Amino acid sequence: MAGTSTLMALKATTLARDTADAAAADRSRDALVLVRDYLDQNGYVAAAAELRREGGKTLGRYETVENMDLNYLIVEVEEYRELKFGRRPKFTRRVETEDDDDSKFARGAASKNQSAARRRSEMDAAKRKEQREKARKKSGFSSGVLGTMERKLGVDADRPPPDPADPAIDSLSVGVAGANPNRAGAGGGGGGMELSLGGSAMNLQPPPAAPTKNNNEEEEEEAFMQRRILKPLPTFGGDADLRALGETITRDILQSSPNVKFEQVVELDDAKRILREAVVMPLKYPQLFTGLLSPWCGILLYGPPGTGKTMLAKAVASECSTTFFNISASSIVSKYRGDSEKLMRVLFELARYHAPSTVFMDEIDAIMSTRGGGGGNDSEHEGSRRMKTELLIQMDGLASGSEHVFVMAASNLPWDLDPALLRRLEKRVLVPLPGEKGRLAMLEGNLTEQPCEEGLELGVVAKGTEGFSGADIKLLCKEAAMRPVRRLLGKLEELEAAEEGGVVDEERVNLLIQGNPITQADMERSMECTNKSSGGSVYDAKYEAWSKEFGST
Ligand SMILES: Nc1ncnc2c1ncn2[C@@H]1O[C@H](COP(=O)(O)OP(=O)(O)OP(=O)(O)O)[C@@H](O)[C@H]1O
Repeated sequence: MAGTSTLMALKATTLARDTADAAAADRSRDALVLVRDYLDQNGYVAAAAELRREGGKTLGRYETVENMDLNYLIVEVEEYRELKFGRRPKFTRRVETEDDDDSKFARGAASKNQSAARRRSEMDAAKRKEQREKARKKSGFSSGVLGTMERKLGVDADRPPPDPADPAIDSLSVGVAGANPNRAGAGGGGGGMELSLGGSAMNLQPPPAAPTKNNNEEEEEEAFMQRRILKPLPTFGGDADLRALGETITRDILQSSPNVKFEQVVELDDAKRILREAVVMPLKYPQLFTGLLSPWCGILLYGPPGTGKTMLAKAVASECSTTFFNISASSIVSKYRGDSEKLMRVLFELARYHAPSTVFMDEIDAIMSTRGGGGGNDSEHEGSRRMKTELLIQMDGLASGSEHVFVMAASNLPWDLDPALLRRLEKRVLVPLPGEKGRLAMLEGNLTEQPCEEGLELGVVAKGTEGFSGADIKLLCKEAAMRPVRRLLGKLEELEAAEEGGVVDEERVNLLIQGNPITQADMERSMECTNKSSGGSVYDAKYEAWSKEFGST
C-alpha cells in the first residue's frame, strides 16, 4: 500500500515537472516569436532572418496572434504593476562594461549635441507629431496608450527624442543571439538590441558603436551619426523587393560619417561659401530660411576630375552631421541596372527617413545626360528613361517635403546634362583646378607626415605643376615618397637575411626611413613621371564658357 502511494506521488511529481517544462518551453517559444515578429515589423530584417535560422522549422510554424505584440505586452505589464504596486516597473537598466565606455562617452556626446538637438527639435516638432500618428496607427495603440508609454520614459510629444545616453531613460535589452551587427550597414554595435522609445514609436535600436577615445568632438559627432543611421529600415509598405534594395543601399551607399572638414579642402572658397549658405546655415538657423528663402535642394559641382568635389560633399555632410548617401551614378548603371528606377525611389525614401541627409551623386552625367531627342540619343533604353524621370520626380518631392534632404551632384561634363535636371540643381558651382598657392598647400599637406630633406623647395614643384588637380598632386607626392622606400628595399632585404625570423623590427625600419628623406631630386623625378589627368586648356575654356552661361555663384 505504502509502495503504491509512493509510486503515485512519484508519478504526480513527474507529471507536474513535465507540465512545468512544457509550459516553460511554450513561454520560451512565444518570447522568440514575439521578438522575431517585432524585428520584422520594425525593419530589422537581418536580425529577424538570423533568429529564423537559429529557431529552425519549429519557430517557423508559429506567428504572433492578432492584437498581440511586444509593445502590447510591455504596456500591459506596466499598467498592471502600476495598479498593483502604485508604480511602473523598470524593464532594463543601463550597464557599463570595462571595454564599453559607451554611457560615459554618450553623456559627453549628449552635452555637446545639446544645442544641435535643440535646433533640430524646433524643425522636427511637426514631423514628430506626424510620425507619432503613423506609429500609433501602425502599432494599433490608442494615442492615450502611446502617451502613457511616452510619459513613462519622460518623452513629451513636442520635445526632442530622448537621448539614449540619458541614464534616466530605461530601455529594454533583448539579446538576439548571432544578430548580424552589420544589419544597418554601419558597423553596428553587436548582437544586443535596445528597445527604446525614440520620441514616439518604439524601435529596436542597436546600441551606438563604442568609440575608442573619449572627449573628442569628431568622434562624438560620429557616434551621433552612428545612432542616427542605426535606425532600422523603413518597412516600404511591406514590399520585400524594396526592402531588399533598402538593405543594399544601407550597406553600400550610406556612410556613417565621412569625417572631412572644410579646412581640409584647399582653396575653393566660392564653393565652400555657397555650400555653407545652402546647407550648413539653413540647418543651423532654420528660422532664417523660410518662405522665399527656403534652402536650396540641389547643387551641382562641376569641373575637371580630382579637384575636390567629393571632398566638398563629404565636408558638408560632416559639418552638419547629416546622414551621407554617397552613390556613383556609374554604379547605378552597372550594378542596379534592372532596378535603377526602384533604387532611386528607395534611395530618396531612405534619405527622407534618415533626414537631415545629403545625397551625393557622383558622375551624374553617366545617368542624366540629355534625354532622347535634342541630344541625339533616341535609342535610349526605356528603363533608363524611367529612372531619370524617377530622379526628377524625387527631386521635385524634396522641394515640397518638410524633411531636410539635400542633393549634391558632381559632373566632369556639365554640358552633357539634361536641362530638366539642371533646372532642379539650383546652384551650379565650378570646382576648378588649384592655383599655384593651392598646389603648394596641397603638396605641404600631403607630405606633412613624410620625412623630407632640409630645405626642400616645394614652391618650385608648385610652379611646375600647372594644370595638375588635387588628385594629381596627391599621386605626385605618393610617387616621390615611394622613391626613398625603393632605395631602402635593397637594404631591408640585406638586413632581413641577417635577422633571425627574417623580419626587421619596426623601430629599426623607422630609423632607416628617417635617415632616408624625400629629396628635391625625388620630387623632380616624380614630376617627370606623373602627368596631369585633366584635359588641359581646351577643357578649361569649355568649363569657363559653360560657367558663364549656366553657372551660379
Ligand atoms: N581642393 C582640394 N583640397 C585638398 N585635397 C584635394 C583637393 N582636391 C582634390 N584633392 C585630393 O584629391 C583626391 C580626390 O579628390 P575628389 O575625389 O574630391 O575629386 P573629385 O573632384 O570628386 O574627382 P572626380 O570628378 O574624379 O570624382 C582627394 O582625396 C584629395 O586627396
